[in-house]
Amino acid sequence: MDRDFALGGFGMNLNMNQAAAPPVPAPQPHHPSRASTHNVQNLLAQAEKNSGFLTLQGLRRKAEIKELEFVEDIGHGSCGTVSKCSYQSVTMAVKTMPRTSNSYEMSRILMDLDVICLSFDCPYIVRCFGYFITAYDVRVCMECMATCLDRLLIRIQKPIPENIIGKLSISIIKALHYLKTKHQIMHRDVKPSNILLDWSGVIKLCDFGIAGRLIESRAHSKQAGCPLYMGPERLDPNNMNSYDIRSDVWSLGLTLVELATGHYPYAGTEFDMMSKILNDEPPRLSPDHFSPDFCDLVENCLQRDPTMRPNYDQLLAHPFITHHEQLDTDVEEWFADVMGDSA
Ligand SMILES: Nc1ncnc2c1ncn2[C@@H]1O[C@H](COP(=O)(O)OP(=O)(O)OP(=O)(O)O)[C@@H](O)[C@H]1O
Repeated sequence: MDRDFALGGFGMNLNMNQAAAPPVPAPQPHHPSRASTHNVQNLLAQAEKNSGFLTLQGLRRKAEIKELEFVEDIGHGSCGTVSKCSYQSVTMAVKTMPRTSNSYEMSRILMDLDVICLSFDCPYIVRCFGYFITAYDVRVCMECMATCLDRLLIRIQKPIPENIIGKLSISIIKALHYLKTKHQIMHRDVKPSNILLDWSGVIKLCDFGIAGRLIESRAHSKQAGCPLYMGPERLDPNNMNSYDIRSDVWSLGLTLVELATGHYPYAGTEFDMMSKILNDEPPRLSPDHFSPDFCDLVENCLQRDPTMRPNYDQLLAHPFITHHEQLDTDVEEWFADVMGDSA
């Protein structure tokens, strides 16, 4: 399977005095599987140059894996496991992904690493301290967040209030806008488990394994991701066209409905749910329970026709977003309360 790497991020956050990485060459037409293997080898070699360095409080230092002290497991994803570790009294979330001879799997690992390194200057994307590449695995050392939103929903067993979703939407839209405008990347896997929250109420986007490079603002390769959050245009087997960031806007809309109601909006088997995304009217928020601006934002994001969905500039100018930007909502206090209540 082909990958459309953005590239150039490995190590950028590790030495901010370094000159910017050279411009990324446009991908050449090629046989996908052979070219991917070749690409992956090159990328790995490039990434290995910055392996074994951690940047903490602005200081880049050589580090050894054995200095990472395991604290506890955080969770597992399709690419690896995340655990809480301590390095010289700094707590980190370390994502360990086994190296594999499968070039698609390996490209996911490298893409995740690349995007997180590239995005060191975005406050809405989880920060990377550095990484280790060994003969067996790749370990990415990230700031340790408190939880992701799907776990939070499970834990608190109730919807997230609209004023908290207002703040959360601002962060996620800004993260996606940053990726698009600064790096010409779309995320392609926006969903509650990829949105993280820390104890001070800061909200960040993570998990860039299937992110895609945009060529003339469009993504061309078909990539795996969570189908339940994909827009109808990405699920339609008859649609051979490329797609753009408006597919992520659909995923954002579906995510907001889930957070606001406390449950994923479609029911049935995975096949049933995908059929409903393709054929049914998209979900809406009830005006009896939510503000007109919030209902309108969700309705705009969940348009079947991608060209009818707003882009990020339009979303950032939407009254729901501008209103919540002005509010002084204390996400930290809300989070402490709900975590205390559900303990
Ligand atoms: N920096 C972090 N701080 C705290 N928890 C994290 C961090 N990064 C990931 N996690 C958590 O670790 C778990 C595994 O994350 P990972 O990104 O590997 O997989 P996922 O997103 O759950 O699944 P998939 O990769 O299949 O989409 C998730 O619960 C996620 O919220």
